[in-house]
Amino acid sequence: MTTSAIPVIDLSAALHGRADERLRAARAMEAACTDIGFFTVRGHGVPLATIDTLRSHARHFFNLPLATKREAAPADPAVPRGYRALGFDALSRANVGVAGAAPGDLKEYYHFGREQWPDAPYFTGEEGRRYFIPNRWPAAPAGFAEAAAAYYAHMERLTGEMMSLVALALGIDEDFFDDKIDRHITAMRINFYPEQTVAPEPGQLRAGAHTDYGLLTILNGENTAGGLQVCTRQGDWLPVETAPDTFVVNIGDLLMRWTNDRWVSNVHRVVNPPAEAGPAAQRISIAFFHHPNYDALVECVAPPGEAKYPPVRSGDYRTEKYQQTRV
Ligand SMILES: O=C(O)CCC(=O)C(=O)O
Ligand SMILES: [Fe+2]
Repeated sequence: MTTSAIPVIDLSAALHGRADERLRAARAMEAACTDIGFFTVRGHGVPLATIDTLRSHARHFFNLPLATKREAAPADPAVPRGYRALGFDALSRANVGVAGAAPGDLKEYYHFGREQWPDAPYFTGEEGRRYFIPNRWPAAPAGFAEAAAAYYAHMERLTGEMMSLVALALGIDEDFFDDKIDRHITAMRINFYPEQTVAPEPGQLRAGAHTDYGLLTILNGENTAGGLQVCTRQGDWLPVETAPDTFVVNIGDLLMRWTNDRWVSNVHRVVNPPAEAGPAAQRISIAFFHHPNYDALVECVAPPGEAKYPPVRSGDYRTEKYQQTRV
């Protein structure tokens, strides 16, 4: 199978604001999200140089010695910032709901959020401090923080525009999400899947089967052996191929709940490369997990029929998921 199975949506005309093009893009998103929950975007306005610069800094960082990378790990492992070594969490645990069931994922990652926020109680009060946490940049490579901030700013613009297309697709006011994402708690993770020099344990993957937690995940991946797969409605695993200048977008659980299951937050995983793949199987993916304001109440807006979920606060939902995935 090739990328053709995952719909490709060109956003360029929609992002220039023409009503008919916005509607076309919104309808394409609706078709993708009611079916597989994944689509690929091009014409997104993010310069390839912004993506490449962050990728090259990430490649440099992850190829440093483990002891050096560990210097960028938080002193308290519960703090979701900085470097995470191999096997820190197992994404499938949040889905199967059976703690201890899955071995740790065969990935390292670097976890970060926005660099700055206003000096206001929402951000600096007791609850705000759980989400607005200073980043922990490593000493090297120089420029990593700046490259990440530039990328984050583009993602923030893109997701803001895409969420109004989401509202258009759902037939609700186009500004419906505005006051739910204007102080969003989005985190980014740069995932690094190293070459596998030891055979994985039974059931151990680069990233175990899981769904994402928030609104939209915007992913810049790589087509190496041992890549991303999404589960079809028939239960088959479909490879998700990508190109360097595109993003794979999938919806997360909170958007699924907001749509009362009309849109699917679909199960995906990252599989292991074949043993003979060697160093060429090293893989980096950059994920922007767009997540609403922590105090946004997520209540079904597009029900066919009765609401399937009780309302949930955005921040509480993510905090619980983070706890479930820890090995
Ligand atoms: O690396 C990838 O392609 C996907 C990673 C992923 O699903 C995640 O970090 O949630
Ligand atoms: Fe994911």
